[in-house]
Amino acid sequence: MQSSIHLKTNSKSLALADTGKTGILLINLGTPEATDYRSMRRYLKQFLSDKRVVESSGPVWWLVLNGIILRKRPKTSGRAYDLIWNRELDESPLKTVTRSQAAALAKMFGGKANVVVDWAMRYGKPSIDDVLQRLTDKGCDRILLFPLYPQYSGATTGTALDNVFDVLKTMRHQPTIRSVAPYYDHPAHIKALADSIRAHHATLDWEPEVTIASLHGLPVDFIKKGDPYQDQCEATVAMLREELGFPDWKLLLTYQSRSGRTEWLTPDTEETAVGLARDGIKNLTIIAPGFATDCIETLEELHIRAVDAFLKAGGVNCSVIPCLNDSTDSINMLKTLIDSNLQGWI
Ligand SMILES: C=CC1=C(C)c2cc3[nH]c(cc4nc(cc5[nH]c(cc1n2)c(C)c5CCC(=O)O)C(CCC(=O)O)=C4C)c(C)c3C=C
Ligand SMILES: [Fe+2]
Ligand SMILES: [Fe+2]
Repeated sequence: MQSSIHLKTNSKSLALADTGKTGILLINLGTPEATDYRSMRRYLKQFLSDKRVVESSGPVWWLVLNGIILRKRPKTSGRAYDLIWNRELDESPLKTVTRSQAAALAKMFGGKANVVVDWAMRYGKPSIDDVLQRLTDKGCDRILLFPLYPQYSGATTGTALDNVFDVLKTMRHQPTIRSVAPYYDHPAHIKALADSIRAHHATLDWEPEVTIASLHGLPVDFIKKGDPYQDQCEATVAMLREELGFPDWKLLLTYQSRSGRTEWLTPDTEETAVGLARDGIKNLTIIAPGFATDCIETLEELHIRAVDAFLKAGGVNCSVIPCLNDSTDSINMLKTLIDSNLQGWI
């Protein structure tokens, strides 16, 4: 019995008898609390002040961010979120699905009282800070971090891990940490994506001529400075083509969500869709193999805007394949990745 020995964590004390649990922390990108101007502004300010996302700094950037971007952008982004908002739960779909992924994984760990699955957002709530505290309060002295991004970028995985270590800096008794590696090339991931394409195509009463694999864009400068994101995106799409037996032209890699004046990765998703329609392609599908979870970038930018642009340019049929989300295939794949990272822990 060691219950009398107490170690200090942040402000609370943790009895040794309560330790020995493993926490699994799913980390996703973020979400505003609501779509009104103030909530959107708060969310975007946190997001766009992150030096891993926007590297500009100094008084000029401060003026641009506060004087221009944070005046207009909350309104336009709020309108976009309004189109996809989960009204039943009054939250963004990204939050709904991330919670559901965590719940499904917790269920898979079923009877194991020594495993706790939780989820957090890099921007907005539940914050990484709060959830790490919750896990340590529950007695998790080992935590497996799982940033839900198949391809690594400093702007996504990097900043999520930075945030975790910023929180650990404040703890006297830090939990032991592991993190799941980027899984852009994991056979279980490629298989789950390929199966989702096959299954979706089988539901259509038309034959897709081309499929676009749309990944989130990134400034070219980030890549030049060493971010491996583009290589990992290219690897995912090359492996998908191989798994599906598609030639290059049948599964095209494009990048979406370009913003600002700097040069971003190309070709652009919407421009490619329009170009295909103008070249006579009538039937198109789009998949987003960089997003583990449907979000504004897929539900608004692809399902609404890209489809619309393709149809207006002369296309006839266009359908977006859902992200892997909380599908059985997805949860099995995530569980495979988690299991291989938990070796020796449980
Ligand atoms: C302007 C800089 C941005 C970079 C660089 C960037 C990279 C990047 N983002 C994702 C994934 C997601 N981004 C999402 C929303 C979003 N992204 C930016 C800006 C950059 N992203 C903004 C301002 C926003 C907010 C919404 C908006 O105003 O458009 C989301 C969706 C969140 C949701 O709640 O649905 C995801 C997911 C990746 C993968 C990436 C680079 C690799
Ligand atoms: Fe983004
Ligand atoms: Fe974006």
